[in-house]
Amino acid sequence: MTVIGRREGDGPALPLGRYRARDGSAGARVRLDCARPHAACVVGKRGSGKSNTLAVLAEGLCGVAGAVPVVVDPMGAFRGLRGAGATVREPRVRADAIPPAEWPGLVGLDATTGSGALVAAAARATGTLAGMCDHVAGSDASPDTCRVAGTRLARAREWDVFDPAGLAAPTEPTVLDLAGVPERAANAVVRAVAAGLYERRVADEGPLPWLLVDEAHAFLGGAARPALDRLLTRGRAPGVSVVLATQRPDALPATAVSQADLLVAHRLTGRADTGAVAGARGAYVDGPVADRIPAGVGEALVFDDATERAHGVRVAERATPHGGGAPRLGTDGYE
Ligand SMILES: Nc1ncnc2c1ncn2[C@@H]1O[C@H](COP(=O)(O)OP(=O)(O)OP(=O)(O)O)[C@@H](O)[C@H]1O
Repeated sequence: MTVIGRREGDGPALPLGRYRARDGSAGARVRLDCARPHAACVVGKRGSGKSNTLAVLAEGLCGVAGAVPVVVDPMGAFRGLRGAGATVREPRVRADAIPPAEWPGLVGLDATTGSGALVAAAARATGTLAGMCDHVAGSDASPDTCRVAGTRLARAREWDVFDPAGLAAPTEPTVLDLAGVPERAANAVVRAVAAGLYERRVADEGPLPWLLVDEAHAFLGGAARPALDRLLTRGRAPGVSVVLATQRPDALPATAVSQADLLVAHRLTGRADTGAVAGARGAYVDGPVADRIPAGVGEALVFDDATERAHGVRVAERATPHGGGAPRLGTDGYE
């Protein structure tokens, strides 16, 4: 059986689907290596099957000893993973998981303004959001500066994602249910969890995590970005895998595409999109990449840097129910 993502050796592998011949017929079963850490990007148009692909990987990982899937679920589409043994959580994280210098940006303030500087100072002074609010209230800055900073922090409290006893690095299969959570707040959660997973593995503790991020574009432009970048560039050495799924390949930083060792391309819109995403990996196929990406829902061309090959695959249908229908990330009240 083909195992994508490794050149040789054995060890655990995740069921992915079946080979898809050029004429569209289904062939042998295909699995994806999970014996080593990977960084993967999953791209494709809306409705092309990206979430299903993430769910299939997460389901497989739920059954692998020593591996732990952590799914970032902005739309409530992965709640069904309960059926595979995952815990679905409305996540809370510690306020001090966000570096003080990033607090102004997180609450929509420019760090160079008085109110932005006050928010950063509050974060430096204390590790909790309640403490930050107190710090601002007791500050001798101008009333206007205190009012703006205080209002922003009060809104951040309404997000209800900060808690001194918050989650840092799940050690069991977990779905982070962020449906309806404001995008800035969801970024804070992803930032904290991505950093927590990395730091725990750097300390050589805990199982090997796979952070699976749906709608990744929402996190690549926000506070989660530095932590995701670190996982992409340095996560594999300590054993952290990351999978980013997005319908906006243009939102993927160049590092994401170049650092990934696996690229799963579902149906894309334009030839430009397709060529840009594949980049140098275009050499893995004969002829134009655009002609090789299958058009059917759930079908994909999987580029594997380990073998420098691309595989046409029909991804299996997820076994757990799709838990969608929930709202997308909410608004944060700042815009
Ligand atoms: N491999 C597959 N086999 C069978 N059905 C699939 C497969 N992949 C996706 N589907 C079905 O197609 C629909 C869209 O799939 P999915 O939600 O995974 O797409 P998506 O690319 O994540 O969409 P969006 O960009 O809106 O998040 C769903 O109803 C799903 O069940």
